[in-house]
Amino acid sequence: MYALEINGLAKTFKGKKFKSVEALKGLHLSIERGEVLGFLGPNGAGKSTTIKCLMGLIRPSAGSAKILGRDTASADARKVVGYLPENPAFYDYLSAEEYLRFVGRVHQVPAPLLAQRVAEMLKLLELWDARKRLIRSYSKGMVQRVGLAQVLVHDPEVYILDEPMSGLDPIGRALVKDIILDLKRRGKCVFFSTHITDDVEKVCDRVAVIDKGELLAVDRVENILQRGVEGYTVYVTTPDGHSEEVYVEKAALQSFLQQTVSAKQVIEKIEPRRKDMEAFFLELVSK
Ligand SMILES: Nc1ncnc2c1ncn2[C@@H]1O[C@H](COP(=O)(O)OP(=O)(O)OP(=O)(O)O)[C@@H](O)[C@H]1O
Repeated sequence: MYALEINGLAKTFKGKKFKSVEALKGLHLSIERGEVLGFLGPNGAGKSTTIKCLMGLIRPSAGSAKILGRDTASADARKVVGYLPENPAFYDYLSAEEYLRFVGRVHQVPAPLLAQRVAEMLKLLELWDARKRLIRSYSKGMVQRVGLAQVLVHDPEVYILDEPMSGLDPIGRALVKDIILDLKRRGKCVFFSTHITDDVEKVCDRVAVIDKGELLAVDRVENILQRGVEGYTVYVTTPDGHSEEVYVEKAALQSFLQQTVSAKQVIEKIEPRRKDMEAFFLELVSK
């Protein structure tokens, strides 16, 4: 059984005044437990629409999806998911501590465990000092951190996160990356949308690229990066002690290394030069 399974998901927004928008055109995608999948796409690609369908917030025009074998149209599926919306808005007149307790109770976390989990999450997301303040007094980044804390507090199996790094400073972004990697180590499934290729490169096992409601590619991140290798920078030291840096085309590496060894040069380091995830993404989307 897959952690998350999407079968032919389609969504057309029907407008009266405006033209209909075919936001999703039949998506198929499966994700395993212990896997982190980055859902990468430009603005308006259909990322949030997919996520809203998965969370039962909007009804797909066709197709279906399952979370741990439970149909996403049923409330059952939502019990096993932690969901972070794109622009989270919480009860302004609750404090972060009260709100996390509320979320835990909704998910029927037993009281002693809940008190412990709430404290852990407040500390993890650096909200401990502000825990008694009303959420309405929080900055944008703090609200995003509350969003992440409420995703984690009931320790679900599957995580659906709509742009989890959005609105966070570099320290916050690094923290979110660590949290996602920790979830993966604990065998959880994480599906997160983003338009930032670096986030995908750093934490994802696989990436699914979406544009105009269609999946353009689904592949392992390491495969994409490996395929993108165009050549190598080789750092050598010559017999008279000079350091040199030479760019070598991919196909010429073998013979270059043989020549270097026979010239009694020392190879200090070999670094691949590759097209990164951003180049891959831009190439796909501009097609
Ligand atoms: N309620 C709606 N009514 C009509 N069109 C909609 C509605 N919601 C989304 N759309 C359209 O569906 C398409 C996909 O939108 P969606 O919000 O899923 O994109 P996204 O990939 O999440 O973009 P972003 O990165 O900008 O958040 C867009 O063309 C958008 O205008």
